[in-house]
Amino acid sequence: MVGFENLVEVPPMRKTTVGYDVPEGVDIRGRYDAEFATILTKDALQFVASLQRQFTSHIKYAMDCRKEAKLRYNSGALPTFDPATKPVRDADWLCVPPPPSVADRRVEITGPVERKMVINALNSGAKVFMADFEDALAPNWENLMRGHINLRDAVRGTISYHDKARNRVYKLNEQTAKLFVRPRGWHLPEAHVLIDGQPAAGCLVDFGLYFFHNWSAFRRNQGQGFGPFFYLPKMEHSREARIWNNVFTAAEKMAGIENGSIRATVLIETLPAVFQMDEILYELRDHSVGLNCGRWDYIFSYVKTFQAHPDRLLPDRVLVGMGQHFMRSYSDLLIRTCHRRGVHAMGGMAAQIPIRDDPRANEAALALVRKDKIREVLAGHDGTWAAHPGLIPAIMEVFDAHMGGGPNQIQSAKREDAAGVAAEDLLQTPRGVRSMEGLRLNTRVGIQYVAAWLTGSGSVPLYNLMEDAATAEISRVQNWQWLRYGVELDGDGLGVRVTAELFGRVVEEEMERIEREVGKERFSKGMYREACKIFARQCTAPTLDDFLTLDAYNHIVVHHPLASSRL
Ligand SMILES: CC(=O)SCCNC(=O)CCNC(=O)[C@H](O)C(C)(C)COP(=O)(O)OP(=O)(O)OC[C@H]1O[C@@H](n2cnc3c(N)ncnc32)[C@H](O)[C@@H]1OP(=O)(O)O
Ligand SMILES: O=CC(=O)O
Ligand SMILES: [Mg+2]
Repeated sequence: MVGFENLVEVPPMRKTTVGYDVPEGVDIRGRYDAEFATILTKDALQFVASLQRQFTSHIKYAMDCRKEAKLRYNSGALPTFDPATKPVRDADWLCVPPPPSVADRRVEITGPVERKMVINALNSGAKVFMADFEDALAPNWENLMRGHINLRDAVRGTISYHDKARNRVYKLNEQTAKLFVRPRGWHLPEAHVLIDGQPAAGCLVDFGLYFFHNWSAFRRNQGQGFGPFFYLPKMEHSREARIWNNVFTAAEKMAGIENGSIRATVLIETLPAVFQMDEILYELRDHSVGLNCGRWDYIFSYVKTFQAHPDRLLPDRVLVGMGQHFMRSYSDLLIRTCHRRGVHAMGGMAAQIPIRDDPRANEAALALVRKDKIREVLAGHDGTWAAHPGLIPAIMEVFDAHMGGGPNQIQSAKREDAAGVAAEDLLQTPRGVRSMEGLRLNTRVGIQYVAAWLTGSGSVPLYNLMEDAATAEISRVQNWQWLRYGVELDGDGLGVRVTAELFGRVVEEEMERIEREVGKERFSKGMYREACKIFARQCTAPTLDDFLTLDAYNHIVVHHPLASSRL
């Protein structure tokens, strides 16, 4: 896998691993646990290894193409529609129709694969639960393995959880949300699973283990004969969708189920991918169940793609919302593209979450969520995301009120008016000011998020908003961009330029503020100093790191026997 060899020092492969019964060429370097062994069975690992061996060279090629595209953008090129695939965009073709069990997806809840949250999400009243191995999960070994155990028990309907502190037992309701699983992106390795001496692709481990253990029970209990269902993150090009399509076909063959059983919604959450939506759907036309506006990673990707374009600097993070022309254009074109191809056009995540101790602030947060969802449903989206169960009634109400009687708007909101959305619309620089408070908030949020991630939490509430890997990325790359170009902070009338010296002072002051806010004890027990080092290094790096979590991943890899992690 490209780049993965740089991540962890991998000692020579041993033929067998203490505890786990592994097939030839597979080595498990994560902690042994008898429960984990029920997931890491020899047959399941054999399946993961066969996917890895089949697709490694394809993944490497796709990652090399990403690097080449980056070089082009860094030399001044702009992403645009590919003339070579115009026939795909112009031709009339359809994806397979949505499976009946997920025709109605008006509200989808998302969350990490943590046991109590899995039960709460499935019971939440949402139509779909997206169980997340990506933005919302810190992929340490314990989280990953427990996540697979939780999903296996959820699919079989046997999952339960005893909250001893509150003496409360959690069990599934009669009626539950339909489960989608989001594996990690192509870029993330799984350093605890070595295949032929190399770390496996994280997404193939996530997909392979989940599919192997659950395809049959899922189709019986959840999918009404279809499935399993997936969300696919962070792709940049249709060639990456083709790999997923081939992975699905290989998995269906292994299971002996018909082609098109597996269904996936692709997140359009990178700037290059917005120019590839038809092409991505075309590659996955037998397995598609739509596209989703992954707005937070999309904003991150805008900065990353234009890292060498000082004429395209972002304003304060809080000002880059769906009202900006480039964001509205992206949502409009996504709806038009999906409905033309007969599949769902899903909306994205409003970051507000309920504020328990302040009813007025809570009402204001809910009003913002409602406004965002009204915009989405009126634009033609078929459903949207909720970060928290407390938001579901309000969001459901909005979609019920505006979506007409049908389960979706695929046939009723064709959005032909969006056919004219052009590259300039999709690239238009967002408007707004840059402020010292923006720099401070990015720093405060970025450090606290990394500190949480290092200690096992991939999604956290910060300043009454949901923060996860995608939102934290915006804070990081925005700081990097402002430092790189020495931008003037004009938003609060200060007119100061962002320099390394100013940033150093901001980091120090924000660390003091974090310590005051979380309290001395929690601060000293947490990983704030380590997080600060990682975040500050990335913000000041001469060249922009591709992903915050790639560097940070080294800090959560714990190889067993304990020896080889770089911690
Ligand atoms: C950019 C993107 O990729 S968006 C998608 C990825 N991000 C996510 O999925 C974030 C999902 N949301 C969350 O993780 C959480 O809501 C947070 C971290 C933001 C806030 O969590 P908390 O501070 O625990 O919320 P809070 O204390 O209000 O929770 C109240 C209850 O709701 C539950 N809950 C909160 N969010 C969720 C969720 N998303 N799914 C299931 N249950 C949830 C809690 O477990 C808790 O349950 P309990 O009363 O039985 O103990
Ligand atoms: O995954 C969703 C996003 O907004 O990023
Ligand atoms: Mg994302």
